[in-house]
Amino acid sequence: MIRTRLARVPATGLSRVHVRGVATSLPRRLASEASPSVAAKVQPWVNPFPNDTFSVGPNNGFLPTKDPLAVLPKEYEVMDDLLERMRLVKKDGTPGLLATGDFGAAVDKELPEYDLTKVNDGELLSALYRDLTFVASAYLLEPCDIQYRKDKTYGLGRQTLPRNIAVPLNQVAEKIGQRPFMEYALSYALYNYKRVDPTKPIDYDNLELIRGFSGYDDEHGFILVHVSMVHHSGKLASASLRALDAVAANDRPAFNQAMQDVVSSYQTINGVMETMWGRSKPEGYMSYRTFIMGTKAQPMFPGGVIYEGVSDEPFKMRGESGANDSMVPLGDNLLEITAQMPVNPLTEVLRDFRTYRPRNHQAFLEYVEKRAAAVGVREFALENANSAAYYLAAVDQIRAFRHRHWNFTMHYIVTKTKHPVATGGSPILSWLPNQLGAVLDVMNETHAGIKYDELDPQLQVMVEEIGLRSEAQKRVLTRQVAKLQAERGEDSTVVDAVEKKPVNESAYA
Ligand code: HEM
Repeated sequence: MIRTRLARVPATGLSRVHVRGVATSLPRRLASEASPSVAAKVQPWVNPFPNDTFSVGPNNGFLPTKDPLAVLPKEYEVMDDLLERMRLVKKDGTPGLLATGDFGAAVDKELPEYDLTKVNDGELLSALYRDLTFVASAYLLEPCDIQYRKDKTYGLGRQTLPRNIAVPLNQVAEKIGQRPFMEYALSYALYNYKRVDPTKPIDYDNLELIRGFSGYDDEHGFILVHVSMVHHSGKLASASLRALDAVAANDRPAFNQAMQDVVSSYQTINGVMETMWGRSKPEGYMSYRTFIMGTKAQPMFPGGVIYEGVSDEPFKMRGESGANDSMVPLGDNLLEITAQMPVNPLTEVLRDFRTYRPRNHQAFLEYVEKRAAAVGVREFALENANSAAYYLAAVDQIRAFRHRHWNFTMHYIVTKTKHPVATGGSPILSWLPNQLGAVLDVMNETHAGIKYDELDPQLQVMVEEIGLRSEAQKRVLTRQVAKLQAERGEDSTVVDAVEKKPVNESAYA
């Protein structure tokens, strides 16, 4: 039986914890939930949900196994029509319901309460989940967007989700084992593309969006750059599994090769990431961002949201965020960076984010984390200068991702708004630097332990360059974050502590 993972507001309310500056490397280790065992050392990856739409594989990686279902059956045409008319600017160029502030009223009047209890087709369930989460987020956040367009504040969202959205959304969420709220993989980003030419690869120029809030090119670019990055994650997943097998078999040449393949996969992915600047401009980000905010740790929903016909208790859920992407957590877990994250409330938020993704991704990441700890990936790498160099190069790709990403955050968000929390509910000035700082610490420590005289000559220059860069970046980041935090005050660093055991939180049984 599958039970939904609902994050309800705990009776005690939220405690607020402050973390300032860039976290240092002390104290460590507590963050890892991995418990190494002999069995875990040799255990191959067995997919526990092979029939799920999101099933990790060597070809599709973290994308769905089949392209998303773009067109709903005719019986859902009212919802389809509402979603088409909803965009800030419609396909014909005229203002849509969200632009005029008429979306909520149209949903109240037109949307039937679909009975989804008998729907069992996986593809249809995924498409219904995507579309219902778009309706739900637009409904809840429409007032915030109107307010933001007036005075750059968000005010309050709608605090109740009416039953014609809440009941079917909850039904479909239960069936696919997810929360009843918009998610990065299952709705906004990775289940929201169609190929222009189905015979050609999932590359940016061959992609169209299925749903959007704004109808603007910037939202199109924002979503589809994510998709075209994740298109390259199959090679990354395969190389990661080979690295684990190589350590278990004590096969150093195979390990070194797998690490190089991990590096080249991330290089490709990071290369596509760089295209974000041109495909989705920083100036356009605020025009659609409001609609991907969550209901947890956001001032627009101080008491959570009541789902009519579902529960009398309010729900709080994190918003859509790339933090729910699986490529960086895969590297964090494989290279045992997760275990080196500082023990603090920010790292707890990282753990919480990792529960907002398809259950198959969760299982895969957990497997990699446990097995990497069991076989000792980091220790194996550090035993040999060349392996340590390849390991360092792999961690350097995680750094490159997070460093570019922090630059995105500065240019797309920090320079544009003073709102202190990101769409996923993390504090804007402390959360990302927490992880970037930890990666730089891991690199500096690794670099310091490498014996240059034992390195192959062609690796010496690479190791030296990586070491110099990570040292300099840690210094710059620490200064930059301290300055920003002093200017903005503590709100941008505050963490709403993660509810450890929300009332209705349950594992899949
Ligand atoms: C305009 C571009 C982007 C902006 C402004 C942006 C912004 C953010 C912000 C503010 C967070 C903090 C978490 C939260 O939402 O509360 C975050 C997290 C994250 N985002 Fe993005 N993002 C962008 C593009 C991307 C892309 C293309 C990816 C690729 C998959 C991505 C992956 C991630 C990841 C992995 C995290 C977690 C970071 C960590 O573990 O340290 N983001 N993003």
